[in-house]
Amino acid sequence: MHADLLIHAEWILTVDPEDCELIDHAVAIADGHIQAILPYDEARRTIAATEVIELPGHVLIPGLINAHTHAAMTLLRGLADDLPLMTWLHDHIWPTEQRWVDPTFVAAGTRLAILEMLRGGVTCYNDMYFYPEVAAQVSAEAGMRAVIGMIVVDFPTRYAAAADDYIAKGLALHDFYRDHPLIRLAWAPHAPYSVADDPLSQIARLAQDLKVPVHLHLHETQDEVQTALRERSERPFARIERLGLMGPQLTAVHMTQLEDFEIAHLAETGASVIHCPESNLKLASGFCPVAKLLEAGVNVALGTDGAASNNDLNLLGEMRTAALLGKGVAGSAAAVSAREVLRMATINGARALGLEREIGSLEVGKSADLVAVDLRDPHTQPVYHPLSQLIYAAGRHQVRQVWVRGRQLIRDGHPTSLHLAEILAEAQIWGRRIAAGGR
Ligand SMILES: CSC[C@H]1O[C@@H](n2cnc3c(O)ncnc32)[C@H](O)[C@@H]1O
Ligand SMILES: [Zn+2]
Repeated sequence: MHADLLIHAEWILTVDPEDCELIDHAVAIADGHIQAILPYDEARRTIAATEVIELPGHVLIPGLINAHTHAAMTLLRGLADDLPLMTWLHDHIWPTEQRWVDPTFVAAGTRLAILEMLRGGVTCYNDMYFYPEVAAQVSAEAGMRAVIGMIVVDFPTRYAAAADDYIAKGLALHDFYRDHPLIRLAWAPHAPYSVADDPLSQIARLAQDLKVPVHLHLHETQDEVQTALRERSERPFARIERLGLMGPQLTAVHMTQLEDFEIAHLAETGASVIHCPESNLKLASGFCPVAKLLEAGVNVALGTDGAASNNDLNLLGEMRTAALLGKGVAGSAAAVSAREVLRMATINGARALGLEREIGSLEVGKSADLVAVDLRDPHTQPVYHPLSQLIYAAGRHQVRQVWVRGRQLIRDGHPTSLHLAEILAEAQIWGRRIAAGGR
């Protein structure tokens, strides 16, 4: 058998249904896809590979999936800290975005985000931001996999005038990227408090027609739910259901306020929850009941949120926070285990985005989206369980090799498709411009 690439790792965590931990195995890759996973000595006897990569002391895992972010907000990192959500959004972020966000901002910010994410082992991200056509183009050029949000809000921005205009622009973008190997589209109405009933029901219909996910902030804070009850006498969850959005295509981001009947209902409908623990902690938004959701059978994936509320796009760190916080919230050390958080950051993210047949685990036939983490640092030794070191001790600087669809995008810690110095210089120019120009 011939392969383009044979990767021999000390450990492989497949995240397949059996959650296999393989020792001294190899992954064979051909045409961007996983051709075989087999013991290394057998691989050397049976496979002729164009390239062989030896990874002693490394654990090989599926590429991480950042299931909720606003990539270009890397350029607003550290602009407004230590504030609750609505003050942060209304008094700082939205005025700054109105003033500065244009296609050049989104290109520079998204490139910075992709560089940060790839270096941290993220191979796919689910984005919600203005000028999605720019994020899509930058991602495709970098070889990064992305689900790009066709955003909708009720207020005018430089990107679009009103809900109809946002929807029309989204539809055009969806047409443009039909059949692209790396770029998919999702509807991304911002939140129940920023999008009216009519566009929300229209999006529900269009999501069914186009068979794409719906990416929505939902029940982020207690204030969101209480304001809705005061103004509409209806919980946002119930409104989203009434407007036809609740179902397997829904990826509901945050969900810190959930009654038990809502958890049961999420499980029945097959909707996914995207948990963003660090953003929720930093904005003091509340605590997502992850253990209860998992126990009820809800698909829970993991996101960083944007770099202006996290303040990094470090999914490895997010897994650790999710595990620690999940135990604290559940009052049980057994809750939200290392195994469960790795699934949240991989296969559950893939399922939420409708990509579970392509990515999210290392299985024959799936796309070769892989990450190698070097565990030979002092703080990840000795290795009793590579999964434990990965979740509870490893840092993202230990991500050494990253492939998306078989193409190596990080080699020995360095990007191959992005220009580090140029991206940093551009980010600094934007930082100086924004700092000098006020809002
Ligand atoms: C319509 S583009 C996305 C929009 O969302 C804003 N945003 C970033 N983080 C959050 C968050 O945690 N909750 C609500 N909205 C958020 C971002 O600034 C853009 O305006
Ligand atoms: Zn968000």
